[in-house]
Amino acid sequence: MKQPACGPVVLCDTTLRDGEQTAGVAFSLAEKRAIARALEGAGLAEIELGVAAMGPTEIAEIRSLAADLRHAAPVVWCRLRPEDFEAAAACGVRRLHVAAPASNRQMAGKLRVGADWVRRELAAWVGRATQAGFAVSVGAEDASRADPAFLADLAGVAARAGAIRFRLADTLGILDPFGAHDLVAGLLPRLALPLEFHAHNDFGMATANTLAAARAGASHLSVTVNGLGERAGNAALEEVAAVMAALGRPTGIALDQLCALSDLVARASGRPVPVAKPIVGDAVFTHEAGIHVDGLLKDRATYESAALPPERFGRAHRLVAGKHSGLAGLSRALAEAGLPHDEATLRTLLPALRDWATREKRWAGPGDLAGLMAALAQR
Ligand SMILES: CC(=O)SCCNC(=O)CCNC(=O)[C@H](O)C(C)(C)COP(=O)(O)OP(=O)(O)OC[C@H]1O[C@@H](n2cnc3c(N)ncnc32)[C@H](O)[C@@H]1OP(=O)(O)O
Ligand SMILES: O=C(O)CCC(=O)C(=O)O
Repeated sequence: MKQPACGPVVLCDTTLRDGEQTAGVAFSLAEKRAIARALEGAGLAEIELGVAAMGPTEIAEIRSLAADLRHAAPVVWCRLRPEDFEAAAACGVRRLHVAAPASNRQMAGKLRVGADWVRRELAAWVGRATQAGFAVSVGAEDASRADPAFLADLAGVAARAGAIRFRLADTLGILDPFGAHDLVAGLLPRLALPLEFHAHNDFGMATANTLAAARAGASHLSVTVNGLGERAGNAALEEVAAVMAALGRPTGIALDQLCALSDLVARASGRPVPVAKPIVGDAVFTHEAGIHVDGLLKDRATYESAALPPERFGRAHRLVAGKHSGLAGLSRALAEAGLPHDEATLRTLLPALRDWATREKRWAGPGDLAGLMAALAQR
C-alpha cells in the first residue's frame, strides 16, 4: 500500500500578493517591507512580492523589497502575457510565477481562448523566461474545476519548457479535503515537477485541504499570514505551520514568531485577528470552564495536547474566572489575585461571579474579583 507522504514541506508565502488582493486591503511600502522582513525572519523560503503588471510603482516596490531579502527567494506573479514578463524582468528578481487558466470556464469565459492557446502560450512564455535565466513556477488557475488530464498535460508543457514547479490552485475554494487529496494523488504520478497546492477558504477548508494535499504528496504549500486573501482568504501560515509541526513534518518555520507576524499583518491590513483564531488568537490558550480548569490544575495533559503546547508558539496557557468557573478555578484565580479563597468565600462568590459575567460578557480579572468581593462584603 502507498504510504502517505511525510518529510519536509516548503511553505510559500503569498501575503503580499494574494493576501493584498483581499478587497480593501492595501499595504504601504513600509508595511510591505516590515512584513517581508518578518516573513524571512520566521524562515519562509519563498515570498511572493506582488504583481509587476500593476505598473511602475509596484515594480519599484518589488525591486526594493527583493533587494532587502537575504535568504528568502522573492517571487513575482505574472499572467501569461509578454508585457507581464517585461514588467517582471524589470523587478530585479530571478524567480517568476506565471498563472495559466486551466478550466474550460476560465479559458473560454475570461480569455476567450481554447486549450491549445494556453498550451502554446505557456510553452513560449516559460521557455522565453527560462532561457533568459529566470526560474519559473507555473500555476494552474481554477485547477479544481479543470479536467485532470488537461492539468497533467499543462504540467508536461511546463516541465518541457523548463519550469521548476507546478501549482494547483483551488481558486474558488470549492474543494474538500477528500477532493484535494484525490486531485493531488491522482496527478502526482503523472508529473515530472514538484507540486504546490494553493488553497482558498470559501468553505472554511483551506487548511484542511492544504494538509490533505501535503499528505497526498504536494511538497510546496501556499500560505498567507492570518489566512488573508481573496474573499474568505487562503490557508493560514500559522495553522499550516502548526499542524505540520504536530505531524513532525519539518517546515523550517520559527513557530515562536507567528504571533508577532500575525499582529503585524493584522495592523497593516486593517483586519483584526479574531480572538478564537487558531494559534494566534488572543483567547485560544485560555480556559474558564470549571471541569477543564480543575483537570488542567491536576494534570495539564487532560485538556492540553502535546501536539499543540502554547509554549511552542511563545505563548502560555491562561486560566481565568468567569461564568463557567467551578470552585477549583475560582480558588486559583483568587489566590493569584492575592484574595481570600477559603471555601465559604468561594461558595458565596461563585453565584455573584456568574451574574456579573452574564451582565459584563467577559471573564473577571483580579480587579473585577476584588470589586465583587468588596460588594459582597457590603451586603
Ligand atoms: C486567482 C488570482 O488571484 S489571479 C491574480 C489576481 N490579481 C490581480 O488581479 C492583481 C491586480 N490586478 C491589476 O492590477 C490589473 O488587473 C492588471 C494590471 C493585472 C491588469 O489590468 P488591466 O490591463 O486593466 O486588465 P483588467 O484588470 O481589466 O483585466 C484583466 C486582463 O487580464 C487577462 N488575464 C487574466 N488572467 C490572465 C492570465 N492568466 N493570463 C493572461 N491574461 C490573463 C484578462 O483576460 C483581461 O484581459 P483583457 O482585458 O484583454 O480581456
Ligand atoms: O497563480 C496561481 O498559481 C494561483 C493564482 C491564485 O491566487 C488563485 O488561483 O487562487
